Amino acid sequence: MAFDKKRKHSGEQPQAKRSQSKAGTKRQKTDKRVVPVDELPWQTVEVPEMFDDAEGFYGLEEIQGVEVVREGDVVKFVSSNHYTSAPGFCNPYTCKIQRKSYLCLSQVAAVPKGKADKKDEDDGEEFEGFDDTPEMESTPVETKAKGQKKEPKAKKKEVKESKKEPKDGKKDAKEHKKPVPQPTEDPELVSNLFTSIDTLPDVEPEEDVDTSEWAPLELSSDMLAAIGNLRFSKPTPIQARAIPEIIDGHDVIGKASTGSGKTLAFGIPIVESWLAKRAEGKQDGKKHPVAMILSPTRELAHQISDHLKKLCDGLTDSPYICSVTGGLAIQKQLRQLEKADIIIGTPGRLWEVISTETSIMNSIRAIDFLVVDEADRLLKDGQFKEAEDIIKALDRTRPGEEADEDSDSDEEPIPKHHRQTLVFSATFNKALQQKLAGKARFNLMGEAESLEHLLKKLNFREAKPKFIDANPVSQMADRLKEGLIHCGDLEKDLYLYAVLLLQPTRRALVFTNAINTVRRLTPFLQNLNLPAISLHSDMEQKARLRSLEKFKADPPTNANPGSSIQAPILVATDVAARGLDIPNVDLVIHYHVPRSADDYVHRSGRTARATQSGVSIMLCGPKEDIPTQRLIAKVHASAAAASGKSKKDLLGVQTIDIDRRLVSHLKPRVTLSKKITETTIAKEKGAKEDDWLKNAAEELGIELDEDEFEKVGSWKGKGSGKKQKEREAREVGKQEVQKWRWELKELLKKRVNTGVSEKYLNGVDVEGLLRGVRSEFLGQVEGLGL
Ligand SMILES: Nc1ncnc2c1ncn2[C@@H]1O[C@H](COP(=O)(O)OP(=O)(O)OP(=O)(O)O)[C@@H](O)[C@H]1O
Repeated sequence: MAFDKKRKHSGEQPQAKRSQSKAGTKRQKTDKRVVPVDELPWQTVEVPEMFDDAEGFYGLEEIQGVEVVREGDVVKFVSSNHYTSAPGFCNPYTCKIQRKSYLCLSQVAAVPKGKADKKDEDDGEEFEGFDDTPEMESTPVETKAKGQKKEPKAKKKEVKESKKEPKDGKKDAKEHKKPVPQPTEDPELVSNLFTSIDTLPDVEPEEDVDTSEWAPLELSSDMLAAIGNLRFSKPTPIQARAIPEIIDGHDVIGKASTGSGKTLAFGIPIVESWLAKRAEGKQDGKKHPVAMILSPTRELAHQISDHLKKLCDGLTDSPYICSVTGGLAIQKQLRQLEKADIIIGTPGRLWEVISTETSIMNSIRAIDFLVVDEADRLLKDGQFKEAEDIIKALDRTRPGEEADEDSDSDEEPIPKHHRQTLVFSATFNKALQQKLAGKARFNLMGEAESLEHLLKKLNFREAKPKFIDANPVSQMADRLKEGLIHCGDLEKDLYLYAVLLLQPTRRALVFTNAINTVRRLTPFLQNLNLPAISLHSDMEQKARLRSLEKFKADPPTNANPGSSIQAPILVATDVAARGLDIPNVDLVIHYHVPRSADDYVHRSGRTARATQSGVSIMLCGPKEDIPTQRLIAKVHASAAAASGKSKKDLLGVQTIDIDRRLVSHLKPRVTLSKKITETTIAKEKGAKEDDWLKNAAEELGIELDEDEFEKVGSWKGKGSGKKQKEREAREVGKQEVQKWRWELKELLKKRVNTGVSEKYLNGVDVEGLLRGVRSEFLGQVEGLGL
């Protein structure tokens, strides 16, 4: 932690002065003073574990009601002793500064403390805290330490209510809002982190949710209160079926469509079990973790952890939940593991951490639940070996333990254990499903590295785990509508743009099969005034995190006045396809047809989650036609069989008969944007290659003259056509690119004349587009809800 948490509370704040202030004489003044940093009543910001790796955000503290002024190289914190609604004056609700990020800047240009103090003296006043916010002074809001007893609910409510007190001030502040300087290391990241963190929002108390539909699950009253706190009035089908089986002590393999609440299907019984142990006093003293959850990706592990923490927010007493993924110091993770009740991690990092520490390993062996989430992906990602190592280590006989004599394995006897094993995914391969459902011989001895093999290794406690298939007919979410647009290979950009124009205020996720396509499409869309963000595995973890947070953040309502298209568009590879629960994604576009039916299911599952609806559209080029037909047949096979439809039908995927004449009106702008993007990329790439060549020549001590340089650069071979194009693009002058940019800007301002009366498309009046042109624009799109 980079900051000294001990604040120097001025010991010289005379009581008399404070009461004088409270008496009201100073309250009417609106004078501002420079205040030394350490004298401000900073509040610790609880940063969710998900941001562990956002280096530098540990120990973040914030302060409200302080204005930041920059004078030359010096940054000053100016505070008033009175909150006012005067225009331009800092108000506790309009000015919120995060100390850690702020101080990064002030480290470069800090106010010399003496100077700030001097200014205080000049004013003849001392900083007296924020006396108009009584809850901060008299009842400091305690930051909740994980795993510690929380305040009773009534008390929490009190704090919330007292926070709401200066409502009028808030309203005034809004009216006189002035831009507050945000001089942070990375303002975007900070603002996104703190606007979109998925902790429970501090909302107005709402009416209690009726949880009577959860009654058949016979959960504890504590758990029902926690569920009510999440405002989930009834269990989803997988929850309704899996929770009782798990509570009854069974091993469970659960299959349910994407976004159907699988996390809580295993999360609720785990927390319930912790509560029961706690009530029996078994979690006091030397405790063991209750559960270990294996997740295929780091983002998903953090998401599960956040999800369970949200559930536990509604409990009076909660388990210590820790996630173990890359990005944190191992020592720190070991410390967290020592006190963990629920561990969530990626197999690689988990194995790295626990295999070195015998005491932790022994403690983990006592877990009651082992969960494998997105089990099929775990295998794809090559994490099988570590997952297997973990499971073997869990099962290793400890002194005094007996091995399972009944085991029919040829390998060394598997020790008896008491833990339940829970495996969840939206997709299991068909043959395996049949076996699990008892329709084929249950002999889990498939080829190595198959899911069957993993299941065998999982060493279920029961000979036959309960297989719960909550969506045997359709793999797709109930409220998902699927569409298909046939287009030429070179028209995909055009149709992508056209479809995105239809959803200007909704979050859209565009999936591609290649990182290079993400790199090209993002600036291509940005040039067209669409707020596109990239996400792929070649990005640094921090940048990935930032992209996700940007995408999650609410679309700004007043930013970017030149464009009315504001909802973010995430352009991603399949790194974003699994498990991620991003709120309000309304549209998924498959720019490339997915490589497998499972990928299609998971990608499309980023929309229409829980109770929401959504649309998934595939852009299908001529070469992709046959694979697309196969994919659809595979995904919808069961539904087709159930409805008696032929596989030749599109089986629930609607062809969007888009009006090509209308779309062609968008061509000029799309062509310009493409030219700008490709030229820029080629130039950047060329510059990198040149640097590389020059460096290599320098290291070899060779001097390359311009001609030789050209020759090396014009190597002919495989892909030389593409190279040729790139070379041509590199030769385009700067002025030419600028001219294109200008032309595009002008085009984006103009109406796109569709030739149909007043109806038009343009980059600005999208509302007009939605009102007047939309249905005609896309042709026959009824049923997709576009
Ligand atoms: N009983 C419920 N009622 C309403 N919403 C719920 C309920 N249970 C979970 N949810 C919400 O549903 C969303 C999806 O849940 P979750 O991420 O667990 O889905 P999933 O089945 O694991 O999806 P995926 O297969 O894509 O990983 C979450 O936002 C969660 O808060």
